[in-house]
Amino acid sequence: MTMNYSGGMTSLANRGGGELEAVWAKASAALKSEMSQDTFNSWLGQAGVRENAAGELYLVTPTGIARDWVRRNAWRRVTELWSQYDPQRRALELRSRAELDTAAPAQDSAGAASPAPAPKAPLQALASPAAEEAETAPRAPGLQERFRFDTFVPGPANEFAHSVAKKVACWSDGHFNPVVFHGPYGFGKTHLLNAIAWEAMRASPGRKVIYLTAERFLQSFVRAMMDRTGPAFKDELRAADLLLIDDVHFIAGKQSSQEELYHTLAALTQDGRRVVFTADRAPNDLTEMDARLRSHLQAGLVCGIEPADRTLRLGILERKLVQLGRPMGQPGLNARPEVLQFLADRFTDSVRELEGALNTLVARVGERVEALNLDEAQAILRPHLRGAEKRITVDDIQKAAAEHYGMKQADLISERRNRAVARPRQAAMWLAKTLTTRSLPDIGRRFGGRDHTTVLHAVRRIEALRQEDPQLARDLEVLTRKLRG
Ligand SMILES: Nc1ncnc2c1ncn2[C@@H]1O[C@H](COP(=O)(O)OP(=O)(O)OP(=O)(O)O)[C@@H](O)[C@H]1O
Repeated sequence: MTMNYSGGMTSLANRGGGELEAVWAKASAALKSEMSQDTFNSWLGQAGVRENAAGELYLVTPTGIARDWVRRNAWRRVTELWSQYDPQRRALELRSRAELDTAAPAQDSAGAASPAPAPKAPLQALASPAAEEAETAPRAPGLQERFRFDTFVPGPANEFAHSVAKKVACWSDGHFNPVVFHGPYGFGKTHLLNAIAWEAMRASPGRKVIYLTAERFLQSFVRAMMDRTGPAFKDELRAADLLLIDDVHFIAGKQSSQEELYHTLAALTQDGRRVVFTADRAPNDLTEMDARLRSHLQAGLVCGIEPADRTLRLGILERKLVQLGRPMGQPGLNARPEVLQFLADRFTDSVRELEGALNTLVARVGERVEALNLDEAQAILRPHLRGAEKRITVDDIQKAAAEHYGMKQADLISERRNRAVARPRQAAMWLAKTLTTRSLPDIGRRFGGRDHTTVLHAVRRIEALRQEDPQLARDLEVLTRKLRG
């Protein structure tokens, strides 16, 4: 099994990578058969084994939360299986990806040094100073300092786009031209485009990189027409070795700007120069866009970015905590797992919103975010949660419990009686009784047609257990808060 969350992991030398993969494939096949497939996928599905330059082996999880879960619930079995299948019986340690990145920030997967230092060469945006003057410019116009590859967290939702972006950034040959990244708002398109620009300038300071938003393109184009500096505008753009245009959908329907962009694109691609766009939809769906321009976009390499899944949202939060810690002189901040899980479950509409929630907590309490409990975090974020109060249904409860316990909703309703399923089912019944106004028979019906006495037994059992089992009490608390919002 390969590691999905590859960014930064390649900082470790991969000697004997195929052999390690084969051993891990055997161990993980055994693990998968011993736990439910969903549980495996939730916590170990994106883990991989890596070896560092000193020959030490690590099982690497995409997030610290996954690492903690594996340590608590599966580590002993993982190491048993590892030594059973590894002919050399080497020791295996457990790390999260962020831990390893902090320990060994050496090379990124494109083989370039990381993190990229501030580029010496300028980003030549429109109306920027001449190259020689801009050489000394401290910041590249239009680019955001923090949007780099080392701050971008890859995951299944964006890994194709991420790997294409890295290839474009290192000027590697053989790629489609143009490249179009598309996806819903707030899931990293601008971040990737900025990261390409920073890395491309670092890798090849002599080449000309132009980054601009479609809005800026439009404004500059209109101004150039009014000032009669149209030819200079065209020349400037057509001198780019790499042209990056963000939010190209913005110029759909703006006839003369589209035409200009079409001619620029045609001129650059004919000449073998690179062009990269982002859009909020796939080129096919940019129906208001000029047909010629649209067909040029469709002919390129079209990479979709999907909304981040829960594991990726957790990974982004952990990475963001590291970033937020730096100005405070800390190698990284931490937060309690239940707080991070709450954020990841509650702020799902965009990564921008998720980051905003974490920023709010850190802005309010600074380093004390590490000690913040769920109650306090929710109190701080209450204004952001307002309006989200909703009626809780048994279906909501089943879905949340299934996700929390790493199983399918169907398992909760099924006939299966083994404890791994029975306890979460009882917890879900307790939540249904506590958080809804449904009667016991009604709840029983929604849990696969069970009798009301079964529900009553479950409610009493959970009520008793939560007094003596702190893990169960925490699970119920997390689920209740998540469902209540
Ligand atoms: N995979 C990721 N890793 C780290 N940060 C991310 C990731 N995805 C999104 N973000 C962060 O989320 C925020 C929003 O991302 P970005 O601005 O790139 O979104 P976008 O898709 O361009 O949205 P829009 O269409 O509104 O321009 C940024 O702060 C960005 O750093």
